[in-house]
Amino acid sequence: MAVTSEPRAQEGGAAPRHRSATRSLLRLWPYVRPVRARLFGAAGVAVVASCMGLVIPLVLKWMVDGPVAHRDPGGVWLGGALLLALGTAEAALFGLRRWLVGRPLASVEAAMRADLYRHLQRLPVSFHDRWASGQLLSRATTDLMLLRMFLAFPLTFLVVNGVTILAGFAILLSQEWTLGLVLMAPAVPLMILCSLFETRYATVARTVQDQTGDLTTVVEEGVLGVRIVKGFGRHRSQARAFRALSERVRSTELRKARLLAAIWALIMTLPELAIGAALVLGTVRVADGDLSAGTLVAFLSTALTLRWPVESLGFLLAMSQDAATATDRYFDVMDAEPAAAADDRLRAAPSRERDQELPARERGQEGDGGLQFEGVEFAYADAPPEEPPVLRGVDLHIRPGETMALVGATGSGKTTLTALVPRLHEVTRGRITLDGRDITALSRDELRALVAVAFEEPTLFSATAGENVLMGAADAGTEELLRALKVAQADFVHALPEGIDTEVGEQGLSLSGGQRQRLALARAVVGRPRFLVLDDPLSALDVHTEALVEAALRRVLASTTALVVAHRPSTVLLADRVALLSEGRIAAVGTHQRLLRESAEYRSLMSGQEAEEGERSP
Ligand SMILES: Nc1ncnc2c1ncn2[C@@H]1O[C@H](COP(=O)(O)OP(=O)(O)OP(=O)(O)O)[C@@H](O)[C@H]1O
Repeated sequence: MAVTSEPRAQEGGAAPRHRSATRSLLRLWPYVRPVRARLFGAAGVAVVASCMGLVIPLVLKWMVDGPVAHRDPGGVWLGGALLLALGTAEAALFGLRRWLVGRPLASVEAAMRADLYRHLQRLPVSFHDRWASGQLLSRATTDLMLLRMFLAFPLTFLVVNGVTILAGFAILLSQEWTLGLVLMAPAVPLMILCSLFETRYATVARTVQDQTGDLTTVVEEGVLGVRIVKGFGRHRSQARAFRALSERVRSTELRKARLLAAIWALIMTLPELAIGAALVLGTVRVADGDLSAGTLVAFLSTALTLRWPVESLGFLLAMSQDAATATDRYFDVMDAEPAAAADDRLRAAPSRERDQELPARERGQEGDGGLQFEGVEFAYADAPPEEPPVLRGVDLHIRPGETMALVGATGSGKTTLTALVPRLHEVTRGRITLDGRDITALSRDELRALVAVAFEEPTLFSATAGENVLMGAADAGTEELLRALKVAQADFVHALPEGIDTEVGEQGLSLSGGQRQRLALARAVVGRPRFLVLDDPLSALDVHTEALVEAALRRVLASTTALVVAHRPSTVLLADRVALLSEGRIAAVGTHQRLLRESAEYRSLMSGQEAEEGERSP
């Protein structure tokens, strides 16, 4: 089975049932506010231009009933010149409108995209665990493009066409009210049909936009995972799965197109029938001598001028619906609570409440230095409720300057425990302190300055090797950079074509796994952090390089308090003490030798690893 068959559209769900498009679109106001003068100015210009079109039939009426009827060539020339001037002014005003809206709308889109990006960076890891990346990408691209198009076109033209239709009907009624009423007859059924259409179209529009997000996820995964796809020869099944998903998007798009076609057909047909009826009635009345030919010509020209404003309503409404859906999708993300807000709540919570959950012996130890876990419990939000928490009362104290290795069976929760220290996840119960200070009482900036992390899976960015390392400390210079590269045994960087200025490519894929890990380690140590959390960061290194890294780490980071997830005895030997994590608790703490003597589980974990390492060494 192909891995793309079930896209991860966990979030970004279906259309809310009773949402009002207007209310959704009004949420754009804070972004539109700064450019409102230009936008309203442009709408005003367009209204004037459009109403100018309505004057043309009046000039025609004057020409037919006046100079043409009286065979006055001078009057006809004058009328012609007037028509030309009106047409030119109308075109110039529409041109001015375009010029007015172009730049401000690009800046609205850019501001919204920047806000979305900033917000995504501030959202907690648990949010990113739940949301598929394609859903977020499609919001930052397709949805924002739809919003810019809405602000540029439908927003203005719904107003312009509305005003033009009202002014046009006023002119029609004032010229000949009976014929005017005939033309207005389809208005009520059209309004009812449009509101029915709006409800159905909103649901389909949301589905299409969500499915497009799924498709983006699949494309992204296919591109990022191309090595696995090729390695396992899965390209055919991947392509099949992709086609199936595209087919779903296509059929929803077709449903949307059918709805649009139906409403458009009605919006086009009903006014045409009304114009036909008015033409027949008007001709009969001209023949009877009740109506002047000029009035009928003016009446019909006005009616024909109103055709476009009326007929365009269908797709303007559809585009507005698409924009309302895009706004909902944008604010689905923007409304998610950023980590900073969660911090404020945690800080506001009386610490007594949290303290009461701790064992009595722990409460008096506020002043203890180092890194301390006190009755820490943690469960993933999306874990099944019947499952026990991953961590169930972890008590562990790593003394200042001490290096503690964390050992446990696979899936025992080592990575989860390390992720709690930099607050990538929040503890469900208990607390973690750094030099006696609860991490939830520290600001994110303080915490980031105190704690540095490196994970088993090193993540690098499309930047130079040096820039990737310097991400670990905002104010570090070249000297610190070179020192960090030395500690992490990442001197290979100097041999790259452009040394530390070499671009490492997307996700650092131009480097080997071990090279990436060493750069990530250099990034962790470059800022000389007080606390270092390493999640098996040396797993891709050969034993010899690992020993060199460890020796350098020991020397340079003697004053650092470190928690290091270890799988291999060679990594464990880096540590002063070892903690064994088992069934969500710390089952034993002691030196490597002591645990080997006293803990059967530890012995079994280490002997497996030793056997593996023995097999690997020549
Ligand atoms: N984002 C997540 N959502 C839900 N459950 C998760 C998530 N990440 C991990 N888990 C679960 O938490 C448990 C502990 O995982 P964790 O990665 O912490 O183990 P580990 O000890 O580091 O394993 P390993 O040694 O294999 O790296 C596992 O059962 C895993 O399935």
